[in-house]
Amino acid sequence: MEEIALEATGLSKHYRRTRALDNCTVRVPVGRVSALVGPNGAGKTTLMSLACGLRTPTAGEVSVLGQRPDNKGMPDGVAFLSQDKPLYRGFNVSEMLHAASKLNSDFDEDRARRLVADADVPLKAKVKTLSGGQRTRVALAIALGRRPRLIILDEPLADLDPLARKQVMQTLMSDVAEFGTTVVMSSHVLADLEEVCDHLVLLASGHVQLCDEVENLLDNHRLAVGPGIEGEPPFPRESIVEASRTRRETTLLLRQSTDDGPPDWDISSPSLEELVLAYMRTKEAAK
Ligand SMILES: Nc1ncnc2c1ncn2[C@@H]1O[C@H](COP(=O)(O)OP(=O)(O)OP(=O)(O)O)[C@@H](O)[C@H]1O
Repeated sequence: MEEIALEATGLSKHYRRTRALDNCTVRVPVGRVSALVGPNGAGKTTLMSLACGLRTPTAGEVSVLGQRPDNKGMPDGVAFLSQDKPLYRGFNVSEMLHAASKLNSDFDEDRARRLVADADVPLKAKVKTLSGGQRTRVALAIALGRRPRLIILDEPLADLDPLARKQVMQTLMSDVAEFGTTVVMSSHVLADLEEVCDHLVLLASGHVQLCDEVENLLDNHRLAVGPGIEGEPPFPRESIVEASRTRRETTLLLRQSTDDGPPDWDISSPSLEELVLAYMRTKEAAK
């Protein structure tokens, strides 16, 4: 049976009246690079915090690498890069790496120093003087220095320029290739994820909209472009995820795994971005 890196079953987290997560079931197999996507407030940070034991569920269960997280620290083999990247502001980068190595028994300080050097962050620079992007690179070096089997990253690309985004993704991918690390990463930059992710979790308003291998998702959906007709499109209503119309053209995202359709319709495979945006728009429209 396939090993599961992150599993949530019937997971809910409510903050007073807000249902940040509601009865969510998620499975990310070991070895995947999983994109956790969804609009602002969808529940992505909440899901990651529950997986790392930083918050406790209101209902349901979550496990990472077969362990139930608790409030006694990060589960074994798991590293988390949070949005606020907690680093000691008064330390310089070298001291920060040294502190990380003292706090983590198996810490690979050489690797962390190499990653910081690759990012051109000076070892002597004080953490408080670093730019947001440089702080991300240092925090990522520390997270990977812990040699995690599962790394969970909350919007790691947010502060980065396009070149740095590519470099961070390359760093992660070389870790995946070398050590088989599982990556779960939230981001709003779908174009960056499309190249590297082989698994996707889409959350919207605290619900799981999609959770599957990217290949399966793409195989099981089609984009259909046809005439700008009035009335019902010539496809089963239950297969239509989203429909948009102009006077000249109708565009449908279909839950369909073949290229079958009427001759005046053009059927093609959607990009991951088209697929995700269509699901996000339907959820928005249903609010
Ligand atoms: N500590 C908290 N107290 C009350 N409500 C909270 C708390 N943390 C999150 N929420 C609410 O829970 C919902 C989900 O928030 P969460 O931060 O998990 O979303 P997100 O998908 O990570 O959003 P973003 O993309 O904007 O970072 C939001 O409505 C948010 O306002």
